[in-house]
Amino acid sequence: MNVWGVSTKDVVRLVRAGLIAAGAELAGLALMATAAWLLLKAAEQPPLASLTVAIVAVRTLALLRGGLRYAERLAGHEVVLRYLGALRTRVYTALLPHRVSRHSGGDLVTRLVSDVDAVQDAILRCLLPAGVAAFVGAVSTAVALVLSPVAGLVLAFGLLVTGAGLPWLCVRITRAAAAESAPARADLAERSVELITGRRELIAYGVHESTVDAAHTAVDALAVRDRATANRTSLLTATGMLVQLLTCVVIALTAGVSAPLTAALALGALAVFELVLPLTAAAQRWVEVRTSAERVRALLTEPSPARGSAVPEPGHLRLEGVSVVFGGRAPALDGVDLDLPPGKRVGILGPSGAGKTTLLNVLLGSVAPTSGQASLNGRALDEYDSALLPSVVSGALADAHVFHTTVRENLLLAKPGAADAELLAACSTAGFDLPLDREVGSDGDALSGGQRQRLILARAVLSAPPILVLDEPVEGLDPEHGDAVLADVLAATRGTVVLVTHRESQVAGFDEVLRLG
Ligand SMILES: Nc1ncnc2c1ncn2[C@@H]1O[C@H](COP(=O)(O)OP(=O)(O)OP(=O)(O)O)[C@@H](O)[C@H]1O
Repeated sequence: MNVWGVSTKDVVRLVRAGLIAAGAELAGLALMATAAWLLLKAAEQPPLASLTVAIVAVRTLALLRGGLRYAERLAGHEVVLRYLGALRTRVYTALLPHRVSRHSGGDLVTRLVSDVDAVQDAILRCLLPAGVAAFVGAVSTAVALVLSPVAGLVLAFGLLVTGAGLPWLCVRITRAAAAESAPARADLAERSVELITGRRELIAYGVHESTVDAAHTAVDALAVRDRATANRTSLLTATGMLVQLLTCVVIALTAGVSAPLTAALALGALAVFELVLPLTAAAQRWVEVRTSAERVRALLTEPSPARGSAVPEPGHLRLEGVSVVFGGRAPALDGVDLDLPPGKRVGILGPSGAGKTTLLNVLLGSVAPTSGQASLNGRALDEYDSALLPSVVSGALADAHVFHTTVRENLLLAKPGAADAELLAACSTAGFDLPLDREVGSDGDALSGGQRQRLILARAVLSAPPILVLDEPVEGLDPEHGDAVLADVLAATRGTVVLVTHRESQVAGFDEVLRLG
């Protein structure tokens, strides 16, 4: 299977970009060598006619190098941006089926943005330069071997040391350093998240200063390690430059050809090294991008959970002997039966941790039973298209997301195109009285806890699904106000209702009350 989705066209485009880049570099190299030859030859004061070809070549090569460099930038970026656009879509599509269960928000962003960007670096900063350097290095060595076998051998040796030996050492050093500092980096990341998200609590309990100090210590320790690694890799870069210099000097001393040709060989060699020297830094970047590329590959090769395609219709929802076990712990739900014909109202009661929210998640199809069956109209819930299931079963859950926009936009999610009057009617039923144009902040930060809850409730009222599930929808309100809001919501609801609550009085008059725990 072609995990990376690289088409033949992509390969052709990449090779084309590589060849143009190699052409630009070879033109630069030839320019340097010809100019060096021309200068020394001119010093011998030969007839001008014997220099004409070289003079024209210098001008042509200078123009050619500029033109090809420009074309190479265009071709290289075109292939990479085109490919990355497609890759990002594939990563997004692969992430979707796992979004609820597997990855945190930060992890999703990292996979979608940074990891895919790293693949761009792998192509533009590592693979392409390495390919071009190998090609140009081979061509220049071949030319040098023809002009002076000794110079050719010296150049080949120097290029191998700089283009292969030093990058290999750099990979080893960087890998070892990354492995050594990984626990310290993870520790620092954890401390940083604690400092940001738990700042208020750390201050309240008087440990903010000490936590900041501990984070500083972790940063300092990491900085010391990073400096040590940077020193070692800088030493490799310096070694590369030394090899470059020595190669040129040895070529100049041992080439055994005329002075102008020796100058051309030595300066040409100097120019080839300019292409090969950056490979040490590219090798360092390669180590970093490999981790990201591995993550992208793991995601693309991960089998997607089976996804149903049946179209759900309103009707009879049923749980039969449903158990849910999270990661080898005690069951969150244990053999629950629940029969929900159209129009039935069921209250779910139980102490904290009894599995009430888990039960609602099973009804919504977002948690699959570990054993037993959850079915709609006789078909297992996972046979239905999960994107369509909310049109039949949805409601107000405590962890529902509130989008960083206005009240109106948040409500319109539930019923796109609804008129303001309809939105206001739903708000009034849910006891939510803020203006529709009010910005609610990131995840409802600019609302009080109770307002946030009622906005979520208003959204549920507006969507009016045939089966409405409500998870302690008025828990944050004072009991009297909460009861009144709930009574209004229930009065406005025609279909099936499943209400999770801690207050027995709220389910008085319901068709069934299920006690968990
Ligand atoms: N995603 C999850 N991963 C692991 N354990 C979970 C997960 N969701 C719930 N649990 C565990 O399952 C049990 C039931 O949780 P659930 O949220 O359903 O209880 P609850 O009755 O709704 O509690 P509360 O009234 O406090 O909201 C708890 O022990 C909880 O720790």
